[in-house]
Amino acid sequence: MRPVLYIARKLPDEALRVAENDCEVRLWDRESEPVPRNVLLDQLRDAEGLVSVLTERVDEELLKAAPRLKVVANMAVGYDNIDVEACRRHGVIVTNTPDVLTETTADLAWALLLATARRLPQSAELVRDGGWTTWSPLGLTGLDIYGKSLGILGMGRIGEAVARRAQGFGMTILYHNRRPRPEVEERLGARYLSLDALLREADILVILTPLTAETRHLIGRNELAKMKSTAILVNVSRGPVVDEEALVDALRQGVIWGAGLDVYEREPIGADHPLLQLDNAVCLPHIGSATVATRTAMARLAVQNAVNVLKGEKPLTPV
Ligand SMILES: NC(=O)C1=CN([C@@H]2O[C@H](COP(=O)(O)OP(=O)(O)OC[C@H]3O[C@@H](n4cnc5c(N)ncnc54)[C@H](O)[C@@H]3O)[C@@H](O)[C@H]2O)C=CC1
Ligand SMILES: O=CC(=O)O
Repeated sequence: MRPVLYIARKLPDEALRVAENDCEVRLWDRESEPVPRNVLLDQLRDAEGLVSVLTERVDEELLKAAPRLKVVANMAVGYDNIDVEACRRHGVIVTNTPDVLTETTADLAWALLLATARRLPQSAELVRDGGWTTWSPLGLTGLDIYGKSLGILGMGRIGEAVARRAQGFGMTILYHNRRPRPEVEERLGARYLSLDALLREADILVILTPLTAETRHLIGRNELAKMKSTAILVNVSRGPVVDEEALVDALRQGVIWGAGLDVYEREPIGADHPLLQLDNAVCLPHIGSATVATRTAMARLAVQNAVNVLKGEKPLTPV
């Protein structure tokens, strides 16, 4: 009998085909709607594999409901939705999807950075609303990027890819990481700083740490107060790395100049969210890796990881 693999979201066919010979695939067949928790737990009663996306909380409750589970293959590089320690206790292997999304996410970080600095959403909206009546000397003026300093908080795969792009913009590259990375310093001429110094020196701060107990609210009121009043904060990592209430206050009070956000403390945010009332915040709906090619590659890798474990082989990208 083939092992049951439950896939918690409709994925591209070519990803599903990766499992069709080796597994009995069961699927939550909707693309834009998460599987309800009760359905998920029920489906996992006899499943040996789970392909999850970041809306699924994999915790003690889920693991207890899934006694045959051998592998949780997350279709994301971040795995803060998974209690990895609980999985270890239950003998469940956890995998993620690093590398395949690095360049795509770095592109998005730059798109967000530029959109915020040059006020692209407001500019496009003005034209669409018929409000463009004349060329005006100081209308919709933003901030320069070329020649400024870029601060990367979390110099990992994506952080480095974002920094590499900054070379084309003649930027000074500063970073803070758990540990200095001399090889990146050599490759990109980046300079390691304490978090405190990074906050004070960076014109643009791009956050690219994972969400962990250590990084939750790593950027709060005190940290924002250390930043330049002309600084831009870009968060492409996970919402809770930034204290959102403190960020809203900082943007309202001009403590920093602007923010570009792809992620939030609680997702999705609704139209009444305080960030959306601000003119100096550009908000995207968690689309860092959202290109057809990259999402397809992530889906394929996630399914392949699950299949490998269920066949008794090594997963390609274990956590
Ligand atoms: N917005 C989106 O759609 C996407 C978001 N992400 C997020 O980006 C994160 C980073 O992805 P990768 O670069 O592939 O991961 P990575 O593991 O290669 O890089 C993370 C870096 O953060 C550093 N770090 C960890 N804790 C830190 C701390 N307390 N202080 C300073 N640095 C710390 C690590 O040392 C590492 O260098 C993911 O964990 C995920 O949450 C990733 C892809 C898409
Ligand atoms: O947020 C997306 C991820 O891959 O992590």
